[in-house]
This record gives sequence, structure tokens and C-alpha cells, in this order.
Amino acid sequence: MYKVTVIGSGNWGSVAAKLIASNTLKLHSFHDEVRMWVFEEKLPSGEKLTDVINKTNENVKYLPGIKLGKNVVADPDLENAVKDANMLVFVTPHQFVEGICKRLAGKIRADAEGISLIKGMEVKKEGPSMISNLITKQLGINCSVLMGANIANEIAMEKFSEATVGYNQNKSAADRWVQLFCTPYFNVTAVQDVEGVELCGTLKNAVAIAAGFVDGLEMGNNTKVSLKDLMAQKISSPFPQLLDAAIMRIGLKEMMTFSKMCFPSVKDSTFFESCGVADLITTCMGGRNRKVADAYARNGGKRSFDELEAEMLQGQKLQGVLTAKEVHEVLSNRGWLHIFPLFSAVHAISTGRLPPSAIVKINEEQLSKLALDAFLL
Ligand SMILES: NC(=O)c1ccc[n+]([C@@H]2O[C@H](COP(=O)([O-])OP(=O)(O)OC[C@H]3O[C@@H](n4cnc5c(N)ncnc54)[C@H](O)[C@@H]3O)[C@@H](O)[C@H]2O)c1
Ligand SMILES: O=P(O)(O)OC[C@H](O)CO
Repeated sequence: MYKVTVIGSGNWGSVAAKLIASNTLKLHSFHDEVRMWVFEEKLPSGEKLTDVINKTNENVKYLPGIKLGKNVVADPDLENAVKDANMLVFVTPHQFVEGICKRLAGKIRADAEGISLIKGMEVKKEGPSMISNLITKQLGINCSVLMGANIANEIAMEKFSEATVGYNQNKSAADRWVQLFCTPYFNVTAVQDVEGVELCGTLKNAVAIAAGFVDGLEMGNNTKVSLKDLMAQKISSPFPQLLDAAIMRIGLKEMMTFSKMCFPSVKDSTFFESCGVADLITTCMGGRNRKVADAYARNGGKRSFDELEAEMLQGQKLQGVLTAKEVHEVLSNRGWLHIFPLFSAVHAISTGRLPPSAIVKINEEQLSKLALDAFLL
């Protein structure tokens, strides 16, 4: 019998628990109960979030108004939450995974399998290391990934969407994950390209920040903003939707180039799965990264991302700004900044080194300066 624990209980973590819990009740090879580890916090009422979830069957802070399923049990004790599980679903903001894995080392079942729903990466001296790899290395378990065009609040309302499971060797584990997540409104397919799937989910968050800048500047209506560099790339539209499309096109190209330069085994076909172009479009149009970057540009870069994130997302976390920093580290370490103008601009703008309008003005001269700054820092 398979026993599932979800490690994380934010917006997507709660929806993942709901999807899984609806299936474990139906599938005989799985225990009904789904444990969900909660990073404990006190609510304004003074109650603990875990107690409220278990009392109301609702994550009132990160997914209000949605019942998770009576077989979801919130647990604030990480070790206790995982001790009986042999299917571990990792779904926290990526900056917390390393600490969580350190706490879990030696505490999980020997036959455990993992899947990461986390969009992000770590940068080591040797280069980028994906979160699934970090989980495998620290816990010694096989780890697949699940990424896709998935806005948690919409899937919580059972609106149709698709997702992609990425796996390396273990096809039977991938099939089990597909079985565990699939519902009539959540269609999951598996591809043998764990890094490709994970890089798609990770890198599109940096592109979504660029899309937010464009929207926040209302570029289509602002004749003061020069389009010459976009025109140099044969794009010259006065309409914001078309600028968004330009950002997505250039972003997709940089995502593919970066992925293949860092991980030559990544397959082109992966970018045409839900985790690729579909997630890119979804996040650039409707995600949290886009929304907060839009506010950043509207404020002329005068209010920091941290401040805007806290005010606009009430505890939910952005991944795009941190991802742009991680990508920038790889690019500057390897002397690749000039190949990735969009990623470079997103990092320079989000750290206040260039104004938001630079998203369509980034040029060779600025890139050389950024490269020099990176070298001097
Ligand atoms: N929300 C979505 O629509 C969505 C969709 C697909 C993928 N994702 C990805 O899923 C991952 C998790 O995102 P989410 O939306 O579930 O989370 P979230 O941004 O909604 O919530 C933040 C979570 O982090 C927890 N947290 C805060 N401090 C912590 C700490 N020190 N240690 C551990 N946990 C801490 C909070 O308790 C909360 O559960 C991210 O990588 C995200 O990109 C999100
Ligand atoms: O809301 P975002 O920007 O974190 O994006 C959410 C998901 O990753 C979209 O698939």
C-alpha cells in the first residue's frame, strides 16, 4: 500500500493535497489518509493554522473557501508527517527546500519515492542544480517532478488544466504519480526528461517578471518608451498584448537556450508540453510573479519586491526574482550574459540597477557593464 505525505501547505500545496486526497479515496493501492506538513503559524485570531485546517478542513490562510477533503490531516511536525509515508510530495517555495531536506535526512522510509512540484533551482560552484536533484542527493531517493500551466486557485475550483510529470529512469514510479494526480479536470502526462520539465517550470517565472514590467509600464500607450531595441529584434508593436507576446517569445528562446547549454540532454519536445509553452503563457498572463512585477514597474522601482510581495500576497511567495538572481549567477560565472539579454535585464531591474523601462532597452553596452559589475562584486 502507498501512503502519501504532502510537504508544504501554501496555495499550490493545499490544492495538491486536495487533488491527491480525492484520488486516494478511490484507488485501492493507496491509504485514504493524506498527511500535509504545515509550516506552523498563528492566525490573527490567535489560533494555530494547523488546528484551524483540521477543524474546518480548509486552509483559511493560503486557500480560503475550498474544502480539502476530510482525509487530509494537517501536521506541524515534519518528522511525524513523513514517518509512515512512501510517497513524498514536495511543494514549498524553493528557498526552503534545502533546510527541509536537512531535517528529513535519515528520517524517511527506505522505500520512499519523491516528486517535486517546486519551481526553482540552486546554484552551486559547478553550475545550476535542480530541486529534484537536491532532494535525491540529500535524501537518497528517486525524485520525479510535476509542472504545468497550473494556477492553484483555478484548479481548486476544478477548472480544467494540464500538467507534465518529468521522470528519469523510473517509469513505473512516474505512472504511479500520474495515477495519483489525474482527475477529470487535471490531465497529467509523463515525459522522460526530468531536468527539461523542471527547467521549464523554473525559468518561466523570470520571464513572467518581465511580462509584469511591460504591463506595469503600460508600454503600448506610453510613447516615451523607446521600442528601438525590440524593433531591432523585428518587433515593433504599439500594443501591450503584442509586447507581452514578444517577451514570451524571447523568454521561451532564452529558456530553451539556457536549459540546453546547462543540461544538454534536455529535449526540445518538452517545451511543447504543458510545463513549457502553456505554463509560460499562463504565468505571464495570470500569475503572482506578473502581478507583483506590474506593481513594481508602476511604482517606478521605488518599492522593493519584498515589500510588494508582503503587501500583495499575504504570506505567499514569489519565485521569479530569486530565480532571475540564480540564473544571473550562472550567466556571470560562465560569461554568458550577452547571450541572455532578457534574463539579464530582469535581474538588473528587479535589483534596482536598471529602471523598469530598461526591459525593452537592454543593449550590448549595458550588458557589458552588467558583466563588469558582476565581475567586480
Ligand atoms: N500557487 C500556484 O499557483 C502554483 C502553481 C504551480 C506551482 N507552484 C509552485 O509551488 C511551490 C510552492 O508554492 P505555493 O503556492 O504552494 O506556496 P505559497 O507561496 O502560497 O505559500 C508560501 C508557503 O511557504 C511557507 N513558509 C513560509 N516560511 C517558511 C519556512 N521558513 N520554511 C518552510 N515553509 C515556509 C508558508 O507557510 C506557505 O505554506 C512554488 O515553487 C511555486 O512556484 C505554485
Ligand atoms: O503565480 P505564479 O507566478 O507563482 O505562477 C503560478 C504557477 O507556476 C503557474 O503554473
